[in-house]
Amino acid sequence: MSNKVSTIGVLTSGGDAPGMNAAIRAVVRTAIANGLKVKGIRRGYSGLLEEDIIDMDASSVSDIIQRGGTILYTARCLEFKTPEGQQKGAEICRKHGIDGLVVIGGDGSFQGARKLANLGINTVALPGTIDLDIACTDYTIGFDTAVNTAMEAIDKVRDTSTSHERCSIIEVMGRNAGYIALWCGIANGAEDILITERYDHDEAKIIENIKHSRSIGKKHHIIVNAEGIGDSNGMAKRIEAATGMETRATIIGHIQRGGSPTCIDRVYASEMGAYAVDLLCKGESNRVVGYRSGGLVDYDIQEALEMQKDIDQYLYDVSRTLSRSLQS
Ligand SMILES: Nc1ncnc2c1ncn2[C@@H]1O[C@H](COP(=O)(O)OP(=O)(O)O)[C@@H](O)[C@H]1O
Ligand SMILES: O=P(O)(O)OC[C@H]1O[C@](O)(COP(=O)(O)O)[C@@H](O)[C@@H]1O
Ligand SMILES: [Mg+2]
Repeated sequence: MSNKVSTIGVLTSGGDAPGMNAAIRAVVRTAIANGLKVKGIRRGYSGLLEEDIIDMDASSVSDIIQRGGTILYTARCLEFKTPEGQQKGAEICRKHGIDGLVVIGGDGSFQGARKLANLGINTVALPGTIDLDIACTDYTIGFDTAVNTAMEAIDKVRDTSTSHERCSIIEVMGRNAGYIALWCGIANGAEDILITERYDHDEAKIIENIKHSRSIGKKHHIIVNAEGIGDSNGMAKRIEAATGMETRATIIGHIQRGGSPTCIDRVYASEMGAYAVDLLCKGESNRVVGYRSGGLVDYDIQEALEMQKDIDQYLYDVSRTLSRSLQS
């Protein structure tokens, strides 16, 4: 079957995520294997509007699969939210012969991808965000690395917290989503896990929990707090005042976005990058790639953006049971 596109453009947009390089590499090499040309668009939609576009060949993506960040750089671009910006972006694609585009980013980037598809540029989006907050997929590029980085950091905080017999509040990223917090809370054996989707703002309950932990001889109290709840420093002061237990807040921050991707992020991002090119070769457009029930799937971008996602209730219940198992 002949290819429906001849030149593929690829860009990364929004927050970077470990594994984006693996996805770029897969897009470039799969396109070349299909006899297509590839152009890298640097700095997301910003770079598109500034025509920051480079030719890419197989060697442009050598030695990157193990690297965090994105070799194409990334940006957030206000101008691209306007119809004029989108029109200009589509014209620039046409000017450079880009008739197929792979956008790697989060839900905001998908909105831009949909607009370009509507303007006649065949576009496929890949979910690249550490937050796992994209409804149509059980996996997003970067989550696995980020959650492992956060888990290792929390283990380290726990060591010092135990030595000093302190309470530690550790804030993890996730924007409004609590996936990183929930997974770390379970993986680190936290005493309390505060996630945006379920938090009832009942600090008195946390304070009671800490007092109880102390009364049964626990040497530390680890609270994993989601970024969407925030206020970790304020919470630490209030908890220390109410319990008398020395309390420290640690905001892990952008370290969670960097670092060498895990094997899962390298392999799934590679598979998704190849799949995006396969879709474009078949003449598909306006699709977003996801991972569900052990395999790749793709959806209309608009449909994907309308889907809703919630924390897995069973996993949440398990986290509650396990963190409270020492209570009477
Ligand atoms: N409604 C929209 N229409 C067109 N482009 C958009 C829209 N929303 C976001 N974008 C583009 O996508 C970029 C990245 O979105 P953002 O929400 O910051 O990150 P992410 O893609 O990681 O969720 C924005 O800076 C903007 O250029
Ligand atoms: O790097 P910035 O601009 O401070 O953004 C921080 C945000 O980006 C993230 O790290 C990733 O979010 P996106 O993938 O949606 O860009 C969030 O967890 C966090 O809230
Ligand atoms: Mg987002």
